[in-house]
Amino acid sequence: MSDASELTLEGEPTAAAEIAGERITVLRAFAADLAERGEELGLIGPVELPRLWTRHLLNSAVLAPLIQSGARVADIGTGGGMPGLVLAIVRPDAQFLLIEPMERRCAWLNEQIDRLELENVEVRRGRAEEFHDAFEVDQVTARAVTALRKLVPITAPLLRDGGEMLFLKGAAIDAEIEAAAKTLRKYRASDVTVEELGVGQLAETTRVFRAKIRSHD
Ligand SMILES: C[S@@+](CC[C@H](N)C(=O)[O-])C[C@H]1O[C@@H](n2cnc3c(N)ncnc32)[C@H](O)[C@@H]1O
Repeated sequence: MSDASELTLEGEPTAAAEIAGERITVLRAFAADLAERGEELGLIGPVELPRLWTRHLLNSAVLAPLIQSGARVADIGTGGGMPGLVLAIVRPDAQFLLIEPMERRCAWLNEQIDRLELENVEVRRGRAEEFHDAFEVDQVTARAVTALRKLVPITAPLLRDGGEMLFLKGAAIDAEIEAAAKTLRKYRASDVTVEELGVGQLAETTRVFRAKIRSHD
């Protein structure tokens, strides 16, 4: 077993500046604090430092081109900041709501928002289900929260009619879609696609599940 104290932070991949553009300095400031305090605060696992950029920061940032300009976006279960806080950093032209039930994670997110002087993002403490009547956002994002079959019912009611789901998913996404077929029909999902992001940019590409929710009445 490796000694986590010996693990060093992954060097910044060259694609980072390409993906984050002029926001790279803010993303670097977030990366530095997450690397320094993330494990102690229980935000990242003890072996994540050597892949912090690839597996976490850039894995989130590659979603940025799919965020509509001026959109109101809710990120569910933001945890240490992925993908919602990273997206708020690289897309200052959209408005983000980070919905997270754990108090300590919300405190961390609020601290980063103040420290990085982000004006386009707010944290709401609670489970997504608690906000079903509170918002009608244009897009909803999530990573590593729950299986699609459960994620659709907790996020669809946060979307406006015609709003879009963007979920970062692993290699088993096709099986997840199959298991969620009935649920996707119930919530009248349309334009369902899976796209591979980061091709030609990242050593590890990632998959995004995309769907529009025509009506959730
Ligand atoms: C495995 S962590 C993933 C954190 C982050 N999205 C990431 O990819 O690093 C799952 C997060 O989802 C949150 N969560 C679980 N159920 C939720 C719900 N119903 N609504 C909102 N957040 C939820 C947990 O508190 C936790 O922070």
